[in-house]
Amino acid sequence: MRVTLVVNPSSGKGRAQEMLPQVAGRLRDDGIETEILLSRDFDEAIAMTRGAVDGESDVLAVMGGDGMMHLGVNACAGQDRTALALIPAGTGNDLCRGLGLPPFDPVAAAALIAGGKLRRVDLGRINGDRWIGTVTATGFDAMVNHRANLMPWPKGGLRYPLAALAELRVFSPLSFRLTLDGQARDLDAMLIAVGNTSSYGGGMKICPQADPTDGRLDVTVIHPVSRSKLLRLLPQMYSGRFVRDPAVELTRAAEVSVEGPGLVGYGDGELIAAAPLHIRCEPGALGVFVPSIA
Ligand SMILES: Nc1ncnc2c1ncn2[C@@H]1O[C@H](COP(=O)(O)OP(=O)(O)OP(=O)(O)O)[C@@H](O)[C@H]1O
Repeated sequence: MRVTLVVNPSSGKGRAQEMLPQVAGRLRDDGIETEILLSRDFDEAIAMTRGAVDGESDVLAVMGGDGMMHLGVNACAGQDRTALALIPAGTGNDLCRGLGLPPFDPVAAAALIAGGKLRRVDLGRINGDRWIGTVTATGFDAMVNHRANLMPWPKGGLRYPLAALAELRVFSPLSFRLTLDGQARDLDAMLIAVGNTSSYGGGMKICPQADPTDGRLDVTVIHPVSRSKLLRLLPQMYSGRFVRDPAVELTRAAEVSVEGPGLVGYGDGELIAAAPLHIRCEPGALGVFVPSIA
């Protein structure tokens, strides 16, 4: 088996660099010969992940945060020659959470190449181009993501709550046209999130029931609410309890379009495109290692 491991050493405030010897040791102990590549920046990480798939590695392993997972997903999606292994070393690790991998144990995640199972899971695909493993955010959550990405400090999990508090002060509901499997409607909302898996922002379960093997995307709409109400709902996203509020609507569709003035879409925590966004569930688009029991 030929395994290529692409590492972002700076992920998780340097945790990836720190954990790499243990991860490499685990792969060696499992008898897996691994080519380890350390990326110096995002563009090099893109080239390395694509190179592994073009070079017909059996497994592309990516080590880092959700940004690195996004690159791995995009390199491996839509083909079955090279499987993806996810080795979490970021601060959020939402793709790993959503697929049942241990989000803070990179060594245990590496062990899944030898000891887990290879499973095909769905992905979202935006505008026929970028593949998304977790959630596509539009509205308040996209603005929070935008702020969080620009914040020089703090680097860890506190970034999203702090960005949310800052955005809350200036945010007002936005106008959307939402189309679910061909049925269009116009509405004002705080946000519309489209999930292949359940969480973003480091465990905020915005689409708590999302199942990446059901052939559909979970859509969460938060209808217009006051700032104080949104402030109360935000912490309840960690448990998923916010969905009990009458302002929250949950639905599912295989194809989702989101349009509206000034809207942008963030997927897997990355800026993807300005609206209109057309997101389609692509069943079984990715082969990925998961725990045997998942
Ligand atoms: N060597 C590198 N390889 C890839 N990306 C890098 C590198 N150095 C810095 N970056 C930056 O790191 C970001 C991706 O980080 P990644 O998602 O892997 O970890 P993180 O941000 O620590 O994790 P999380 O998203 O969980 O907070 C990219 O936005 C990229 O610009």
